[in-house]
Amino acid sequence: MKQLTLALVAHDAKKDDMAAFVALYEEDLRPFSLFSTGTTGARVMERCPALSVTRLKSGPLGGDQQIGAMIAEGRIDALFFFVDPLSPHPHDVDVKALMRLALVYDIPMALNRATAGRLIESFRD
Ligand SMILES: O=C(CO)COP(=O)(O)O
Repeated sequence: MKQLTLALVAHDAKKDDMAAFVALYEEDLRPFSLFSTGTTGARVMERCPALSVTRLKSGPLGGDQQIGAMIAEGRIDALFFFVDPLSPHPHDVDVKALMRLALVYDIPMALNRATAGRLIESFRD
C-alpha cells in the first residue's frame, strides 16, 4: 500500500501544541512520510528525535508555498496546520494560499488541535 504523506505546520504560538500533539500521537504518525515547514519541524524533531521529518523552508521564507506546491502536485495526503488566530503574520498571503490549495485539492486539513486529534485517529485501521 502507498505510504501516505502528512504535512505539519504551526504558527509560533502553536508550536508547543504541535510538538505535544506529535509526541502524543507518535505511534500513529510513525507509518507516514512527514514533511514540515522549517521551524515547526525542528521543534517536532527536538521533542520526538526518533521520528523522521523532512523539513522544508521556514514558513515566512517560502515553506508554506513549498507545502502548497506539494499539495498541487498530489504529494500531500493531509495537512495539519495549527493556526494562531490572534497574531498578525507577515506572510499571511502565503498562509491563505496554503489553506486555499488544501481546499482546491480537497485534502483533509486540520487547523486546530481538536480537529487534528480526530483526523489522525481516523487514519487508524
Ligand atoms: O509560518 C509558518 C506557517 O505559516 C510556519 O513556519 P515555521 O514552521 O518555519 O515557523
